[in-house]
Amino acid sequence: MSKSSGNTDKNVTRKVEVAVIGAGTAGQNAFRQASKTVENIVIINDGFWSTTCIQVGCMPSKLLIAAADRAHDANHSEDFGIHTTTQIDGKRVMERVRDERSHFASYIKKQVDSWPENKKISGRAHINKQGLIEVNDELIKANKIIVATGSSPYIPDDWSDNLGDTLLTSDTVFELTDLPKSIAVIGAGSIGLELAQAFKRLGVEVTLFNRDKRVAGLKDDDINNKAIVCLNRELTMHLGSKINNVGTQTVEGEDMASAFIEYEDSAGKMQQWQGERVLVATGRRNNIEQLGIENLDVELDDKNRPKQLDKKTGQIGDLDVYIVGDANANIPLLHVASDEGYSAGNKVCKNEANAYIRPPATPFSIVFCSPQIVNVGMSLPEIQQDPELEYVIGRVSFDNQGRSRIMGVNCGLLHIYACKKTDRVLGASMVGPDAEYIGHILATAITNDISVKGLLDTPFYHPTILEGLRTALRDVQHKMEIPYQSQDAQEYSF
Ligand SMILES: Cc1cc2nc3c(=O)[nH]c(=O)nc-3n(C[C@H](O)[C@H](O)[C@H](O)COP(=O)(O)OP(=O)(O)OC[C@H]3O[C@@H](n4cnc5c(N)ncnc54)[C@H](O)[C@@H]3O)c2cc1C
Ligand SMILES: NC(=O)c1ccc[n+]([C@@H]2O[C@H](COP(=O)([O-])OP(=O)(O)OC[C@H]3O[C@@H](n4cnc5c(N)ncnc54)[C@H](O)[C@@H]3O)[C@@H](O)[C@H]2O)c1
Repeated sequence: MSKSSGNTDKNVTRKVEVAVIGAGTAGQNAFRQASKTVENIVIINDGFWSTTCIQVGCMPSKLLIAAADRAHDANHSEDFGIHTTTQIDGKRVMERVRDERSHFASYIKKQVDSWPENKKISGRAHINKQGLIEVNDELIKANKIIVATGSSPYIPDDWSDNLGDTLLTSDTVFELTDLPKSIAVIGAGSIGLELAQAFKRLGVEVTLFNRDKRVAGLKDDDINNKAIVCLNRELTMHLGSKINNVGTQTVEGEDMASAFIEYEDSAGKMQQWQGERVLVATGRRNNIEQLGIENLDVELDDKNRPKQLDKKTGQIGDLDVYIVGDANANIPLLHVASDEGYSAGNKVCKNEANAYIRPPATPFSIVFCSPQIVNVGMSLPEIQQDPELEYVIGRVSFDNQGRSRIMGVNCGLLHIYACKKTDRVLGASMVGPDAEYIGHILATAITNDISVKGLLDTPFYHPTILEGLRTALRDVQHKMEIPYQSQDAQEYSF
């Protein structure tokens, strides 16, 4: 895939069938699959030969949450008649995060080490005007290019300079050697919510800011409002606030400058926050801007998303260019990066006709705060925009649900959107306990076209939190045009 003339070819240091740029989850998967049949292949990576997921993403964040949940359980057992005194060793908390991260990274290292040295290049790739890949002293001509360059934290203008060493992002927060005394978290998306709550549970003074009155980008107002109620029990949140200025100031007697945030609260009143650290979690941007992708005739929209992306294979139009994982800014989640890398790797295989191309996954996301927040399938606004889709909303509250109450985790709400006529689940949104499992069941139902009846014919063990799912499904079938069961949606089964 190059536009090079015979002239520039003279400087080419390698000619390859396939070049993979970026060795995160998507790139490694693509390389592994393509290598099954393509001998002349190279993978180029800038930075650590691990993955964002392991180094600064899914795994360290869940490790921090795991410690936080232990602390929370210990600190909230009085109701059960258990009295404890907890002492949180911040240094050990952060040490375990990094120790376990190294453990996960060692698997990847073993695999990457097994790849031939001449197929791996460490360095930052750039695609030049001739469509050739420049990296270190190499100029590579590739017939097919898989771009898997991932994404990076977005930091609003001037904030880096103004906040200096007090600024943290998900790229740096897991390097802390101890817990801070206080932290402001800006952004109530997945990263902000997960980390704000984890730090709070670990005894850090946490204040969470978000510019709109939404958490986790929830699109169903009732679920959003419920999530705010549940999260507010623990977290100080300034939703709908506008940050006007951030900076640092020296405090007498303190070694490190403290950070400040000047903001307008949701009532329009000017306020100031002051504390040790600011974690900026205001979204991520795909690493595509500096790559020179336009030199491969790839067109990007105003948000740097490739215009002609085939979501099934990552291919761009009919070019021999594939953009997979976070790099295409389609669905920046781990399982999607993994699937897209796998599909692109298969597509560029010589025996591509026989290659298995995975279908795009049913939309599905989980935020691992407590209670968890889950979205599956179509969102409510998407359904409402389609007049053909006659829908009902099956509902269950977890505030009084049997097992949830037993466990003391009874805050939550599930909405299931289902088609009145086809008896199929279209989507769901939930905040509540065990949402990760309920989400998986609903994703399975949508992916495999299982009817609401089919779901209700499945046994639900008693007493489980999953019985809440059955209550919502019964509510769905009760509201549909084709009810087939007589059980009352609100029936108590104990
Ligand atoms: C804090 C956090 C928590 C998360 N939690 C979850 C979760 O719980 N569940 C979930 O599903 N997802 C989660 N995610 C998202 C998930 O981590 C990403 O979607 C996934 O890791 C993206 O993989 P990738 O292969 O596209 O990119 P990456 O793994 O980032 O790989 C991209 C690679 O390309 C390299 N690169 C970039 N530019 C160039 C260049 N020009 N030349 C050469 N190499 C280059 C980069 O250095 C990097 O090594 C989380 C993310 C974060 C930040
Ligand atoms: N559990 C998971 O699956 C998981 C966990 C973490 C991250 N991720 C992935 O990482 C991606 C990025 O996460 P994220 O939380 O950084 O981004 P996000 O886009 O999900 O959330 C960013 C939040 O910051 C707010 N914001 C933006 N600018 C602001 C400003 N100037 N002032 C105040 N608020 C502002 C936005 O309103 C939004 O609520 C996610 O989209 C997700 O794909 C997934």
